[in-house]
Amino acid sequence: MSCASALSHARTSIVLGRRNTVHAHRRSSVVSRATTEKTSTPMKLAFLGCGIMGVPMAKNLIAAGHDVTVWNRTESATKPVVEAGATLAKTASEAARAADVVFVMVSTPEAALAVAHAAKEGLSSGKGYVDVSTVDAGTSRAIAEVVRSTGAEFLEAPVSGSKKPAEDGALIFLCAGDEGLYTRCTDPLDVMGKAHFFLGDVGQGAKMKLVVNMIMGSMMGAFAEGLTLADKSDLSQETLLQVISLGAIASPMFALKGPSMVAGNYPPAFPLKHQQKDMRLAIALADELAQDMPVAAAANELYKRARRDGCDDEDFSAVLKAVKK
Ligand SMILES: NC(=O)C1=CN([C@@H]2O[C@H](COP(=O)(O)OP(=O)(O)OC[C@H]3O[C@@H](n4cnc5c(N)ncnc54)[C@H](OP(=O)(O)O)[C@@H]3O)[C@@H](O)[C@H]2O)C=CC1
Ligand SMILES: O=CCCC(=O)O
Repeated sequence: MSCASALSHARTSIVLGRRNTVHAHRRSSVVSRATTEKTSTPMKLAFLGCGIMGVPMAKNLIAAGHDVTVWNRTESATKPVVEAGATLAKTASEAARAADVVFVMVSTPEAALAVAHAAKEGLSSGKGYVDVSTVDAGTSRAIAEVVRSTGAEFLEAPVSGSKKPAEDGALIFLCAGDEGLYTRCTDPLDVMGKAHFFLGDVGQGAKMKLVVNMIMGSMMGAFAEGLTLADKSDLSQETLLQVISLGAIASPMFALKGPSMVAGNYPPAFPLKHQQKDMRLAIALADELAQDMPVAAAANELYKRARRDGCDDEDFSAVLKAVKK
């Protein structure tokens, strides 16, 4: 077990975790995993949603020794998780009944709310429901209401990080809601992620996630325009990637996606339809707050065009195709 050390910001409370560094700032706190150690106290968990993200997340929970019951709307998608050792449930409520804490990772706000209603019958006092899908704050509050009406606790915990971080247990969880449940979930969050923040009341995690993805979507739009402009200017795109990698705008995202974009490949890690959903939800949040977002709004138009052109299930970097057009 590694030693935990304390870091502090001004006027912060400091908590030393079992194997973590914990530092708090105002109403939010962040926990960063200080080790790759995967020890855990086995918990009875359910995992609902076996898409690109759900499968590796559930498999990591199983690999860490948790007892996982799995459900997915389309049963065939549960196969890799069942093969890894999960118990298959026929319905969301059956999965929820079998577990102490339920994790949910589905596509859209509508899907997340539908799953909460479907799981409701299996929830009761003493249980926890953690929705890690990317949704808007209003939907998250609606899910919280459904969950809490059963006596169960609710945590929203959308994630930053894509398919590879999900496989590597290196996601970043943006949590808000019932703090007792957050504390109870320390081990599963450590298994699936490299850091977790607690941001306060339900909605704050959802909003943080939308802000981050709005920035990411705008960055990708600008990157796609840069690659296209370089090409049309008789500049090598590979050289552009090298220049970017050495300067102030270097980013893991450009380094990861750039070479495949130059090659015209867009294997789906983060589907473009989900990025456009997140741009739409972030813009709606800005609308509520009467904030101008001209850059994000322009980027959103590119994603909408790419969707119309059939790029829904390609990686969001396929926005390059809309720019080129
Ligand atoms: N991919 C990524 O890099 C990241 C994605 N996210 C977010 O995580 C969530 C999941 O993403 P990802 O795994 O990529 O998505 P996928 O499109 O791969 O999977 C979507 C999942 O949602 C399920 N689903 C869709 N509609 C319903 C419904 N009405 N009822 C029940 N289940 C439904 C699907 O079930 P079925 O198999 O039956 O269709 C599937 O399990 C999204 O909110 C996304 O924005 C967050 C961070 C990174
Ligand atoms: O919501 C998707 C996030 C993808 C990422 O953080 O790389």
